Amino acid sequence: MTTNILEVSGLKTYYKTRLKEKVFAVDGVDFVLEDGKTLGIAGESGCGKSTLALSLMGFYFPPLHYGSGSIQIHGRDIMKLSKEQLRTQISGREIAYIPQAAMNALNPTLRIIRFIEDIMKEHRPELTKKQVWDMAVDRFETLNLSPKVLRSYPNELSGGMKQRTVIAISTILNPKVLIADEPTSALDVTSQKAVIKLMKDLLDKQFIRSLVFITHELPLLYHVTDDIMVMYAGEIVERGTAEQMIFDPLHPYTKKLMGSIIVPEEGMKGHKLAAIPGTPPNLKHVPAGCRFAERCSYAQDICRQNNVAVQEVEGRQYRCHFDTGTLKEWYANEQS
Ligand SMILES: Nc1ncnc2c1ncn2[C@@H]1O[C@H](COP(=O)(O)OP(=O)(O)OP(=O)(O)O)[C@@H](O)[C@H]1O
Repeated sequence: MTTNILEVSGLKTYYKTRLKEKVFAVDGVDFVLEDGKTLGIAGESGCGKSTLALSLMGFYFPPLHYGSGSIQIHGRDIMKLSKEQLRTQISGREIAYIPQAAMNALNPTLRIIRFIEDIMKEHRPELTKKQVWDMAVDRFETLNLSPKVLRSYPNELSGGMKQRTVIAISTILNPKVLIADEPTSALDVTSQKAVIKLMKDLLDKQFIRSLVFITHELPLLYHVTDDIMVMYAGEIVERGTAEQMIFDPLHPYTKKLMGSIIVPEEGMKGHKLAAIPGTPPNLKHVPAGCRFAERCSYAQDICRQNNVAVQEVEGRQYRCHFDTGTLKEWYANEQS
């Protein structure tokens, strides 16, 4: 029997602006992550990916606020826990989060081992300094990271090594889920590959059980995650297997995201390269109907008027008024 490690239902979270307006950056998100599965979340900048990650961690600090819906981590509703319970029982132990640019946030005056000692002081106070050191060396060696790094200061490490170190530190307590927000952006291709290999090693060696990988580059997820969800203007617009999402997208936005790739991944040569015309709607004033209609080449009156329900077809979900036959016919005609 498969268990769900993460269950999110009807989640709405918002930023409160200085003018007291509510900007719903996560606007009715539902999804499930099964134990042992990896999930990619893709979408253009500003669609709500990072806000979703913060929300899943229960990191509600103004201006970000919880609106409604539930988040269950291994069956526990995190919204029913106190901030203290979240910090000591969930964060790092059940679910670990690597925010964007985390590698640049390491205190430059501390050696890497100190970050691990601090985590252990909080979660495994019974361990001696020597035991923590041995454990850290063992973990680094298992992950093909030089234990010498443990004695280094952050600024002595290259960008790629710093990022791998941050990931190794964040997963030291063997959390069930790792949420990594743009872990490979700002790295050269070789370092990107090393970071992805590290995350695969963490899964293979069962230091983590599931992974959520956030990126604005949809094709990057092809070799990394089992499933992919695409977000647009605070909503999930499509979810399917990585294969389906990359090679057989249903939602016109997913289709356009695939067409807008800058550096084609291996096996994806031949894709048309084009920017997606227009910009996403301002989340302060989302339009009626489909949020993508303004930029969609197939949009019709119904799209601008009626709210769009999620359709489920053979285990895939997509948020569009049109059926799969109609969409595929349009796409085929466009190619011919
Ligand atoms: N402090 C804030 N106050 C008001 N609105 C905010 C704030 N932070 C973010 N937002 C809005 O929330 C939306 C989602 O932002 P978020 O950072 O989650 O997007 P993202 O998809 O992660 O983008 P990126 O890939 O650039 O990080 C954006 O449209 C942004 O304008």
